[in-house]
Amino acid sequence: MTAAPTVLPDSGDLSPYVHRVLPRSSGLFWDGRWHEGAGQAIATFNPSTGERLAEVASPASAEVNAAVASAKAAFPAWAGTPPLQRAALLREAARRVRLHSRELALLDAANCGNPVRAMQMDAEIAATQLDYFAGLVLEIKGETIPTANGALNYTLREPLGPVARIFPFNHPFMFAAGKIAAPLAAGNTVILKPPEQAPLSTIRLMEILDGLFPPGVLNCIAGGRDTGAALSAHPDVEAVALIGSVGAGKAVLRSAAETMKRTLLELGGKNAMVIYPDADLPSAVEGAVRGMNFTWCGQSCGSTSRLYVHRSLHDEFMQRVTEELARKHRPGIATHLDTTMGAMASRAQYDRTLHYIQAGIDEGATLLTGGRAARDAQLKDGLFIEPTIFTGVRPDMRIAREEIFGPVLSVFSWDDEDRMLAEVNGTELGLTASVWTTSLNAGLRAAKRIQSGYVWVNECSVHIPGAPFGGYKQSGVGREECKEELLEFTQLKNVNVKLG
Ligand SMILES: NC(=O)c1ccc[n+]([C@@H]2O[C@H](COP(=O)([O-])OP(=O)(O)OC[C@H]3O[C@@H](n4cnc5c(N)ncnc54)[C@H](O)[C@@H]3O)[C@@H](O)[C@H]2O)c1
Ligand SMILES: O=S(=O)(O)c1ccc(CO)cc1
Repeated sequence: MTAAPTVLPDSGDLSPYVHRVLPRSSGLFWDGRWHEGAGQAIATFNPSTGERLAEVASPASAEVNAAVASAKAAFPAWAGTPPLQRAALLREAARRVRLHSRELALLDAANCGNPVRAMQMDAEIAATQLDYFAGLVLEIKGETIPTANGALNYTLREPLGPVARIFPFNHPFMFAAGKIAAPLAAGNTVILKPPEQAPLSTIRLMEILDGLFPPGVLNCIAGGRDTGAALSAHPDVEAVALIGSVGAGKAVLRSAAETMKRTLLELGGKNAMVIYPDADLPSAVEGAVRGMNFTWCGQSCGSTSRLYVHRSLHDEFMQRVTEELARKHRPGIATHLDTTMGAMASRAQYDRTLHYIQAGIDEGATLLTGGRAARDAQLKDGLFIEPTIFTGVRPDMRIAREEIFGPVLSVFSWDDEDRMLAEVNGTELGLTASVWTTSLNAGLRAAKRIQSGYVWVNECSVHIPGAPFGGYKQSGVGREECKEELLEFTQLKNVNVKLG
């Protein structure tokens, strides 16, 4: 199945090539083989054009059971495979991902609406995660504990068993390939559940990796939230790692409680960026635009969608932000290599965002720019929304409190630091935050006081391999992209040996 990568041009519109990179298989892979699904097939679309791309199989409950059974059967041998041998297979997976990175980016662009050039980074990020966790396999180790009677007391870290990895549509391939790394490195088997809106790159990943891992070690069942829910409730799934909404996180926690399974939850954000009066203005302006991830229409959990600008700078700052935004991001067809801002991933996301824009207007915020569906004739069949900024936002407005997951930036003006930080922290979410100041004291003070799992100072958006990513409060449970992610997929055993 691992055909040579499709050769693609370096410029222009890649849409004529989309049909060449579509996966040829169903969405169901377990026991080292492809299967048909008895569930209702899922139609999947190109959000830039409305074109139907493919029908993907989805599983009925017997097939969910079969996939889990396959992962369970493969577990003992995989857990017993020498760690460096597991690492070698992960590195080979990374090599194949890099080899196919351009066609995978095109597939994601066509299926989830993110711009193809920017998506080329996603395969590289995923390959880096595969390499990173391959390099950590010998860290899956225990320790010795001193005892009073001279007994030998030590711990072992053992894998859990079948792990379900459920993820959303905003970076489908990056999550599919990157998130298998830690559980497989630790000796678990994996069942991937890709997003129903954009499953195609995960299916292509399974084609590219077909035959690499022993049967049952890496499995995939496409499907919707019912499939995710079935995996979360399944007694033979030992851990569920979800990247998704707070609502889905709570549902997973509830069903996981029944079988006491381990959960790792990366959930939503309503993240703040704070501009202090002494900030370096050109960098902060660039950061305010970059932090919103307009490239993917704001569809990023880490987006800094609440911007707190010091009153003394506010008007000039926002004028510069508006200019920077207009210069950098205009919606375009995602499969065109010049496009710098794509389409919303689904009709539901599109409607939801327009609904929030209307709520902002109705509740009295000032629409500084954007606020409509894109009007360009070339974009008429797609799900495009203009990049949108509201100023004069008050903390009680819905656009101040609720995660939109769309290209909508809410701007607040502040002059009292204590009150501003209280507002920044006045949400149930706490994923990321970004602070811009030339004062070391102000930067460190804000970083300490902001209740978020990840704080950038004079930076935004970037993820650092090895640096823990995850949420405070309802933004999640556990940390990823770091050694703790690996250890989340292990359990500690203590052994006490009485000597002599
Ligand atoms: N923290 C992070 O790293 C991160 C990254 C990207 C996106 N997100 C979050 O994801 C959300 C956007 O994606 P979405 O709206 O598609 O999220 P969603 O929660 O509806 O869906 C995400 C995934 O979970 C599955 N799912 C949905 N309900 C489920 C349930 N009850 N049980 C099991 N699985 C279920 C879906 O099928 C999908 O595969 C946003 O809230 C965003 O902040 C978080
Ligand atoms: O765009 S985000 O969804 O915030 C995101 C999450 C994780 C990573 C890397 O693991 C990158 C981007």
